[in-house]
Amino acid sequence: MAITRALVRRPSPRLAEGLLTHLERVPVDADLAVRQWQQYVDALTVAGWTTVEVPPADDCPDGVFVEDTMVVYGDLAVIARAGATERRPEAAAAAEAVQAQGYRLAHIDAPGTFDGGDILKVGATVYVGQGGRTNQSGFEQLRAHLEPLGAQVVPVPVRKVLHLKSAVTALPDGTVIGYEPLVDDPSAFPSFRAVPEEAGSHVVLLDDRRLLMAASAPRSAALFSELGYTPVPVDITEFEKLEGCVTCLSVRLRG
Ligand SMILES: CN(C)C(=N)NCCC[C@H](N)C(=O)O
Repeated sequence: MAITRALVRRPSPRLAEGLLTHLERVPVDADLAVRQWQQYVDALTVAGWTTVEVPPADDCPDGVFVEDTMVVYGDLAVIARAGATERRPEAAAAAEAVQAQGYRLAHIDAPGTFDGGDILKVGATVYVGQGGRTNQSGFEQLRAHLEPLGAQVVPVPVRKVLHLKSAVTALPDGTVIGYEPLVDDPSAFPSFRAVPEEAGSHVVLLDDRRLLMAASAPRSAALFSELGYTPVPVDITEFEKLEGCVTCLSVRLRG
């Protein structure tokens, strides 16, 4: 697998003020969050990735969830127009960072909105979650940008969780995984496997075998081990309190 670089962005001191949609606010330990973020970055580095830091956005509580600022496909980065207006200032520096990595840029115009967390790529299929932060215009503009590059862009409903990737991600063989009570329509995916925990729905593919995932999903980790994968657990409790997961903390650039 040719994944080599990942954009990351260190947490804002205002992380605890991050947006919440489905969870109640609970205290967030900002120092612990920085340590957990560093461990996440270290896990990528140990697995052979080069991490590229997007300049911090200290005034943006949710800036650490850098995945939401874009989707990359081929040599193109489509820069998000965030569904939550508070998050729109996050995109500019992320766009500059990805352009500096050699990507062409495209933008989403008003009234379109999309968040990178609503995009799940499985091979040439790009699933786009609709119902939350990504609207119909955002979906149509994404499709217009990505289909000429060979992508098949498919809408899927997202009503029970914040983003599509809050509900589902995919294993290296293309099987979509999710915690079934929170997946609106498992039949939207040609191959779906249920996992026993919500946090087990989220994996970052470090390579063809290793899966970066939250330490809070041990039973899902055991399932992945049985399937022949190697789970690499990281503690991300402080980000989970803000509806974040392992995917949100980076943008993976496929070399
Ligand atoms: C896949 N996920 C969940 C993400 N890509 N992003 C999480 C953003 C959380 C933030 N508090 C918010 O509400 O925007």
